[in-house]
Amino acid sequence: MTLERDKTLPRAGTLEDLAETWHTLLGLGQAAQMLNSRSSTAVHIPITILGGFLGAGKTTLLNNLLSGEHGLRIAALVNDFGAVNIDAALVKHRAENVIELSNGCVCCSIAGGLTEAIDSLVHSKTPPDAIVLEASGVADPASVAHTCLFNDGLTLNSVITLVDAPQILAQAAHPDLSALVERQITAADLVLLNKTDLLSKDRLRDIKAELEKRFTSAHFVPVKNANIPAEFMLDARAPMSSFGKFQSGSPISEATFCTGVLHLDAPIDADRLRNFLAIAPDGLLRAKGFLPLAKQTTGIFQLVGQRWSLRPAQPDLLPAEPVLVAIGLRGRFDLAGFDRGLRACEVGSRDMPDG
Ligand SMILES: Nc1nc2c(ncn2[C@@H]2O[C@H](COP(=O)(O)OP(=O)(O)OP(=O)(O)O)[C@@H](O)[C@H]2O)c(=O)[nH]1
Repeated sequence: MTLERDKTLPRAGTLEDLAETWHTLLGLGQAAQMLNSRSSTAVHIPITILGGFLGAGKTTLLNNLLSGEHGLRIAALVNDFGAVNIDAALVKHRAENVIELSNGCVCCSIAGGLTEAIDSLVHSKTPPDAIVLEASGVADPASVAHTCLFNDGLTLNSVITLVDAPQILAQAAHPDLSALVERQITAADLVLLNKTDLLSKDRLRDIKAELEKRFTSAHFVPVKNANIPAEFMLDARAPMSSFGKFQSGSPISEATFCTGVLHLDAPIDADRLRNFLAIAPDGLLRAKGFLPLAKQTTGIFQLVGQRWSLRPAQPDLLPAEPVLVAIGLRGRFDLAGFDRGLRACEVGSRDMPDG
C-alpha cells in the first residue's frame, strides 16, 4: 500500500504558507504514521533527516534545533563524508547525545554504522524524545529514509533538504552534481531554500520559480540561516514522510568525490589566505575545520564553493589539534596543491600563495 502526496497541496512560499501546508500535511502524516507503526504498544522515536548538498546549511539548522527551547531531549546523528567529523565538533557543545558517523556516507558505505547507532538509541535505557540525523552533503536522503522506515523503533517524521539558494541552479546543471542534488530535492518533504540573505528579492523569486517548474511536487520555503520553527520539524504528531515516496534509483556514486584531512600547525595570515582563495581552487566544493591564528587562537574556517569565512572559534569548540577537511570532485580537485597553497599562507612562509 502506498500513500501518495496530493499534488494539489498549496505551495509553501513563506513560513506563513508553510503553516497552512503543515495542517494539510498533518492529515497525510497521521495516516502515514498509522502505516508506519508496526505495533501499537512499541515506542517509536520520531526521526528527522536533514539532507542537502555540501555546505547548504544542515549543521546550522541542527544547531538551531539543538539550542531551541522546545524541551525535547534530542539525539543528533552527524554524518560527515570526511575522515574527521567537523560537524560533530561544531554541535557537540549543544547536545548531550551526539553520535558521529564519519568517513563515508550513511546512505551507502557506512549504512551499517547508521543502523547500529539507531539501535543503540532505540534500545538505550533512556531513549531520546527525538532523533535528528544530519546526512552528509553527498548522501541520498531517500536511501537513508529507507533505513529508517524499516527500523521498528522509529517513526520517520520528515526529510528536510536544504539547498544553497544562490548556487542551486548551477549545481542542478552541473554534469557531476545534478543527479545528486535532484535526488536530494525529490526525496524531501520540505526543501528549505537557504541563504536568501545573499540574493535580491527578484533573483530569489526567479530561482524559486525555476525550481518549482523543474520539481513539480517539491515544496520550497525560503529561509535565512536555516531558520525554521522547531515544531515544523519535531512535532511527532505530524510526520510528513510516507511509504512509497522513497523509491531508490541507481545508487549515487561516492566515487565522484574525494576528501582529505589537512593539519596546519603555524598561524595563518588572513591577507595571504584572501589572495590564495581569490580564485577558488579548481574542483574544490567544500572545506571546513579549524585553522591556527595568531596569538594562539584558533579560527573556524568554512568554504562553500566560492565563498569562505574565517572566524574566531569559541574555546569550548576546539579539537585537540587544528584540522581541516576538504571535499572536491575526484580527478579535478588537487588536494596536495590545496595543502601547499594553505601552507604558503602560514605566517612567515617564504612561498607565495597562488591566486
Ligand atoms: N550567508 C549565509 N550563510 C549561511 C546561511 N546558512 C548557513 N550559512 C553558512 O554556510 C556555511 C555552511 O553551513 P553548514 O551549516 O556548515 O552547511 P552544511 O550543509 O552542514 O555543510 P556540510 O555538512 O559540509 O555539507 C557556514 O559558513 C554557515 O555559516 C545563510 O542563510 N546565509
